[in-house]
Amino acid sequence: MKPLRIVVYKALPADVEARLAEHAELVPVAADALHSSDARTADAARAALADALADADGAIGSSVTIDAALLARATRLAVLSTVSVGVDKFDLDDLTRRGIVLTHTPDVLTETTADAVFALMLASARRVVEMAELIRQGRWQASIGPAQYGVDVHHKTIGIVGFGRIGQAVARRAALGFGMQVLYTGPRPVPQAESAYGAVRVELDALLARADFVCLQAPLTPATRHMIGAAELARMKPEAILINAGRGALVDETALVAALREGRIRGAGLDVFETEPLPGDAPLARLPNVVALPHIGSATLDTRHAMARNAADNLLAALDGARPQNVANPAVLARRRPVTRAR
Ligand SMILES: NC(=O)C1=CN([C@@H]2O[C@H](COP(=O)(O)OP(=O)(O)OC[C@H]3O[C@@H](n4cnc5c(N)ncnc54)[C@H](OP(=O)(O)O)[C@@H]3O)[C@@H](O)[C@H]2O)C=CC1
Ligand SMILES: O=CC(=O)O
Repeated sequence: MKPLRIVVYKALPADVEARLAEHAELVPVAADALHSSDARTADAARAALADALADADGAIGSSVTIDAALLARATRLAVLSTVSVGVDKFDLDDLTRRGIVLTHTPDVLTETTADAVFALMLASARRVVEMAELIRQGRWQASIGPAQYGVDVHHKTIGIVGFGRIGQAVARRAALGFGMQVLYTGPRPVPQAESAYGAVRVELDALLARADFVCLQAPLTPATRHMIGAAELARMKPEAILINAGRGALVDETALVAALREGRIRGAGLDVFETEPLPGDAPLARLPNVVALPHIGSATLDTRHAMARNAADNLLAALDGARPQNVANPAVLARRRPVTRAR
């Protein structure tokens, strides 16, 4: 029997790749080239990905927009498994129409990403990167003074926009670890967080006006794109810090740069950007009141391994006709494409 074919468009840990290879022929597509800043290299890699998908039963990877053009010839493709919790690189309705199952990796990265949010909060508030750079550049020649002082995190007010798995894990750290008042906004109340962490649900405008730290942890959807623009930034306190570990496009970056340059907010801690990788000459890479990280929210050895394992399990379950643990478009299950092994 001819094996199933799985397109692999991200480097995977060796044990995860070996597990997939027990069940299917793996078709690697150069992941780095897909993200090349050289348009011809990236276009060639996309063409190679489209060719590979045209003859595949499943695919696993992350950070690549899988659009209708890439799927046009993928008539056999039954499952896409993204090694991420975010599914903004996919058109879920289109996948459902095509009968393609999309799986993702929630939960396994929740605590690690919440840690990263706190790293950004602490680094931004206490100016950790800027002060470390002072030493690296040999510029620590006297005790630092008020011009270098930071602001406290403990006992301040945090406003969390997107109060799901990660947002609530941030709230737990904030309330129980740092004695912070927790405000949140989102489509529905979360009573268990209200009783466990004293969290208070408010409208976005009230959150922006009251929070010392505004933390974005909502998914990127048409409704959340640029949900923080000039008007929202203007509502924030001048001493407030914006933290974004959700998706870059939640924020209008042009408006953010203006607010940061003009000192209308104190600073920003950013793990995500509208364009990734963020070009080195982009204003957000250069402003002194920004701590910018290269999308490392879930990037620990343990968690990235757990995500890859989870993505592989999801993929194999779907190819086996079972219900995977984490399906992002459950409506597809009633009309999924059959997986038939070619003989
Ligand atoms: N920087 C990084 O490396 C990482 C980034 N992420 C990002 O974090 C996001 C959240 O992950 P996770 O917590 O697991 O996801 P969840 O689905 O558990 O949480 C997202 C929450 O946002 C809410 N939400 C949806 N729309 C809005 C809105 N307009 N305003 C406020 N809240 C809204 C959702 O509500 P409802 O469920 O009711 O729709 C849900 O409660 C991911 O989608 C991803 O983009 C995740 C991991 C790592
Ligand atoms: O950004 C990371 C994710 O898992 O989503």
